[in-house]
Amino acid sequence: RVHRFKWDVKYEFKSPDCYKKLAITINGKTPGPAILAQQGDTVVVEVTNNLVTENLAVHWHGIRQIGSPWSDGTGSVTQCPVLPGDTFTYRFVVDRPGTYLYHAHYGMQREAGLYGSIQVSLPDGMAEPFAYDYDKSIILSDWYYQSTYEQAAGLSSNPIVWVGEPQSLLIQGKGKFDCSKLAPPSSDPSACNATNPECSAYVLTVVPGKTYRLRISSLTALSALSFQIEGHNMTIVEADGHYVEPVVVQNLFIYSGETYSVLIKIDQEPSRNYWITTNIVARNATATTPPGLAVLNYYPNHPKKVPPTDPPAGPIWNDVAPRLAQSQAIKARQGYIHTPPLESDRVIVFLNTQNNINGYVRWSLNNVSLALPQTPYLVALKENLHHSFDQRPLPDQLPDFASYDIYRVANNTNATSSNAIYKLKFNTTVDIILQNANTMDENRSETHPWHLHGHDFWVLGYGTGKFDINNDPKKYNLVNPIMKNTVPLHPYGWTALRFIADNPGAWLFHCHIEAHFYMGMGVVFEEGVESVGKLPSEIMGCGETKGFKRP
Ligand SMILES: O=C1O[C@H]([C@@H](O)CO)C(O)=C1O
Repeated sequence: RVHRFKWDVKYEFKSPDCYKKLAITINGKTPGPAILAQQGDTVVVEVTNNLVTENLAVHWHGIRQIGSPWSDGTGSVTQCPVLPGDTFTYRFVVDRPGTYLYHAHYGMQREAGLYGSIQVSLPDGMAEPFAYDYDKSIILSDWYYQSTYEQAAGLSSNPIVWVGEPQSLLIQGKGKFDCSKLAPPSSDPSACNATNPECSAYVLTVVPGKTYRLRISSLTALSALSFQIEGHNMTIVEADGHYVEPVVVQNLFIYSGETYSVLIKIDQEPSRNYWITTNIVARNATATTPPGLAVLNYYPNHPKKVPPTDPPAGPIWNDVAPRLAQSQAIKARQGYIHTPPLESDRVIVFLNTQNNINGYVRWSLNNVSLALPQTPYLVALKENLHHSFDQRPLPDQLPDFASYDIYRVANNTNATSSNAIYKLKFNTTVDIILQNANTMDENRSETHPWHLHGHDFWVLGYGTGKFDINNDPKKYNLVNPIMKNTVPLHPYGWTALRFIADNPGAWLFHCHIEAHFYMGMGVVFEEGVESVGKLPSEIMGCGETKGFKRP
């Protein structure tokens, strides 16, 4: 089956948290329309860029794009951006059931509101390994009042103007800013209006006695979140499109780019409603960003009936232990385990550091900060445009990794910006060790959600402190590791991944924090590009590919 969509993407004034601001909408909405399909279906999305003064690219997050690497929608990597007024057609197969996402992938556009969910159901006659009565999808995000332009200009200024914590948290596109906190005078009463129905809380109406599958995903620009439903435990059953051994939690920790399915039983006192809350963890936003609130409405109570209790407070922001414990607790589900290869062909240890490069704050991997080129890598590689990016190989490990002190303020004076890439031998098994470190501030190490395009990886382990190349691999879980496309790197910790380089194309691997990727926190992998089919001319037209585009 083929699902066809026509999307009109433009800027509109929206008030998702009562404050009026320009947002990027799809057919008038943010979040955009959910894509519902069945395993094996083809999705065709004709995207028209009506942003007028801004380029665009749309990424299908978690979809591997096997045989269609040019449809990955990553600006500078798999395509030239779609120009204002142009229409670009994405066409791809959703080859696995589960919960996925889509979002803008050009500059920092995602945080302006261009995002939505992709739900892929099983083929007819096949059943999930768990039972539920209803299926609902909730996307969490954070929301800033500054435009992406102001933020981008601040990040690339010297001295840096950091984006700071978001003004609001949104649950399925809805939040509530306290308009009285706005600096007076506001001459326009519509600038922030608490009674605007656009910012009435998201309500999830549920029927007592039933079981719900909630597909919870996060597309925050910055924030790591904890998500909770007052009085209800959540049983995690799916993560990034893979079934997991059920894990019961009260707080679901979720990082930008991750998707989870949780089951909840509607088994509490039925005469009232309950709070759904989300709050920031891993960064101190207690003074700046109020928790996001939504309502679990027990039918037939009125959806506007306010829960009689205070919203449950989330866990404290700076306690890493429960977050690490939850990461470690999630394992592949019995009966659905894809066993990883027991050995790898190549090990790349990525030291994550914040650096000062020529006076600018940047993020680097092994002292290299990614500077995106004009010409998309996929085209450059396939068409042998050798001058469009630095052809020198990048290091699999820093020479001084063994002696590097991850607890000291980073002082990597030899860090540079580069557009060089990692070339992987086709069909080989690659291990990636993400190693966290101190930032340029004393006693500070941040949480980074790492997302890989074009593949799922096995998560072989998480640890605290410095990765021990000789001993830590002996503790890898090679029995039932979960497969994911996005994984957290915890403060002062390491995360070990394994994947098979079996998808011909050019694939981005990056921190899913908008500002951090903008500041260079990513790498590009190439594998088997010679076996990619003829590239569509629609992805060309920029940089050195100008002559390749035929009308
Ligand atoms: O990349 C970042 O920069 C700031 C700060 O370290 C410098 O202002 C911050 O909190 C980040 O996550």
